[in-house]
Amino acid sequence: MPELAICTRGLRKTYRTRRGRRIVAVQGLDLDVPVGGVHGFLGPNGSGKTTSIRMLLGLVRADAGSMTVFGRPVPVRLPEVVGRIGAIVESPKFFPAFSGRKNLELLAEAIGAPRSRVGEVLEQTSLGDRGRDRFRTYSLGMKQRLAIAATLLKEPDLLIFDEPTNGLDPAGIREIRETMRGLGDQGRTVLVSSHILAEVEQVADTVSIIGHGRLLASGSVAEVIGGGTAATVKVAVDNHEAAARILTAAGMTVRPDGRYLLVDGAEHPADVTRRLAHQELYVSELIPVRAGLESVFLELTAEEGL
Ligand SMILES: Nc1ncnc2c1ncn2[C@@H]1O[C@H](COP(=O)(O)OP(=O)(O)OP(=O)(O)O)[C@@H](O)[C@H]1O
Repeated sequence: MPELAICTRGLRKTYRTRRGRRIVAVQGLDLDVPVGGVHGFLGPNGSGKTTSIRMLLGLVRADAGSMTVFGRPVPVRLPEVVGRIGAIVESPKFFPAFSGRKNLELLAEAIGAPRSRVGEVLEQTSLGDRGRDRFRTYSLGMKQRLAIAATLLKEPDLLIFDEPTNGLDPAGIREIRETMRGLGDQGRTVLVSSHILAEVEQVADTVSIIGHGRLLASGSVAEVIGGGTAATVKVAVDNHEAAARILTAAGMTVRPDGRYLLVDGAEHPADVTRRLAHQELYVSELIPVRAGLESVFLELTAEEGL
């Protein structure tokens, strides 16, 4: 069992609206985030990601369940680990008229971090050459990177980012992604929530997919995407009927897909070609279909009726 940065069991939270309506935001969440690397916390809007993160940080009280951060039960022993956590849950407030560097210097002083850290965190978030410009002149992506820089001042082992790329353009998204990847490569643990799966797929080592406040799937990106099933391939072959018969007899699942056959369950794409060739059916095209996290996600959430 790898060491866990975050572990939750049976976590629950129900909100009550002013009109007395009950909203079950998190209903029995079991989340395991291994130490080191980037962990994507994925789910559609309203699936309970923010509520879960807020519970972990002691900002919202859980109704039931247990949580640990680096093995310490939270919120009871949160003070022991809070110094190891950096989080951006809401946009932090910076002074618009001060430079990014000045803002960080003030913050470093307030939290007792050495001033020398400021230059380092500006470099780490690729803001080194813009550090002396006023915050108000920053693009949205730079503002978000300054927020990440602020969380890095105290050298946290665990970083928690709730939808850090919301509202950013593709260049801004790429910069945040590279910053997160860099932190993961340094051995820090990054928990990043998102409803945009393709984005996280490129940066995460492991993922958890949630829907309606419950865990639907988790594991390495490859495991979740693969879902434990063998390869899916698209094949072009003259005689669909004969090909389908041969492949089905070999235990594969075959569906028509335009001028192709979509074949599931082959241990290796070459199995498809080999089995057909044995029967003198020759494949003119064979395209491995890699299921993206997006399609896995849609499948999982559709099963749950989300
Ligand atoms: N303070 C609150 N009072 C009442 N209901 C709330 C409150 N905060 C969240 N909710 C509801 O709880 C559910 C889960 O919300 P939450 O923000 O945790 O989900 P999320 O996965 O982070 O979604 P998003 O990606 O939209 O932020 C939603 O139905 C939301 O409307």
